[in-house]
Amino acid sequence: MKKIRAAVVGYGNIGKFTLEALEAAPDFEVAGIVRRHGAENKPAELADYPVVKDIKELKDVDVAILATPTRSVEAYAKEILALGINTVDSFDIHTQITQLRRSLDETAKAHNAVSVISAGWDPGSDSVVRALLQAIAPKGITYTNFGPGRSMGHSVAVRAINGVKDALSMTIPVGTGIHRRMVYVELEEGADFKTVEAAIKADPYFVNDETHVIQVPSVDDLNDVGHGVNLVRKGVSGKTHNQLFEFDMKINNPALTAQVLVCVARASMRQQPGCYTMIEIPVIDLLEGDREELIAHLV
Ligand SMILES: NC(=O)C1=CN([C@@H]2O[C@H](COP(=O)(O)OP(=O)(O)OC[C@H]3O[C@@H](n4cnc5c(N)ncnc54)[C@H](OP(=O)(O)O)[C@@H]3O)[C@@H](O)[C@H]2O)C=CC1
Ligand SMILES: N[C@@H](CCCC(=O)C(=O)O)C(=O)O
Repeated sequence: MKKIRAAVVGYGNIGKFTLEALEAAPDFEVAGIVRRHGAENKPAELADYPVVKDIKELKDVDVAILATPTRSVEAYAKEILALGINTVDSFDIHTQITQLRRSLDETAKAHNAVSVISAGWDPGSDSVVRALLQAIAPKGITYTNFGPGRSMGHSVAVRAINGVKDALSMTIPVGTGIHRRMVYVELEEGADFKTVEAAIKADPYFVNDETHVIQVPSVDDLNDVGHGVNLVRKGVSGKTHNQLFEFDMKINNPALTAQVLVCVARASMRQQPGCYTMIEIPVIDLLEGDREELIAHLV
């Protein structure tokens, strides 16, 4: 059976784990890696792969896995969809997902391609859990409690601020879906802490949460990419109250995000042209293997 040829776009935390997840998937082959500086300073583990600046330099790419900062996703996706190549990403600014979906839907349909957006673990696999729990208890309240753990998206947003050399944003659960942000920053020489602190607190990633910014000499000394979620829904099935559901996981954040991206890249090959979020995709399309065997085993 022909393997799905995937390119990894951006080789940071998620990009590295995406390559590993592709290497471990029996139905994929790596078409190459797209990096801003191409093959310059090529890491040893990429020796066997083409590393290029532009995806057009790669052969027969079916799907591009965007492992870039969330704020760069739309630009990369539009350019790649216009080549007729599917894209998947883990865009995680929750308030902008419907807007991104509309924008990429138009591009994807115009070029006969598929885009699956916001496909990490949250948004992503947690979104599927939330949807399922809402279906089986339509009235009620769901609380998504993260961490404690490192938010990659928040850390990326801080690293993009002028004067920040490195950053770690820890998400601390306060309860009932409320979080405190503990942000550890290592500054560039001469950077002003107060200016950086104000910029972080004003960023849409942080503006609605209690946020503390702490200057440290080395972020690397604190770094731990562990994270997790405790997702609880209490609600009503039919007319019966007090149905209580709980989904809990402790995870390596980039490894899980990468695995979700890879299974969604597989599913992208089975959709009609357009842009989708994970809750719009049949769960079986995420899985490798014979459809009837999967049904026999899982249903
Ligand atoms: N939905 C979810 O559950 C999750 C989503 N995410 C999302 O994944 C995104 C990536 O996280 P992470 O891998 O830690 O980020 P990194 O900064 O480690 O990696 C991003 C990579 O993208 C490339 N890149 C392209 N354009 C830019 C740019 N303008 N600035 C900086 N880098 C750029 C770089 O690779 P190169 O040098 O090779 O070009 C860079 O290393 C986050 O923004 C986050 O929102 C993460 C975890 C969970
Ligand atoms: N999008 C997150 C994953 C979900 C956890 C989260 O949103 C948070 O810690 O705030 C991330 O980038 O790590």
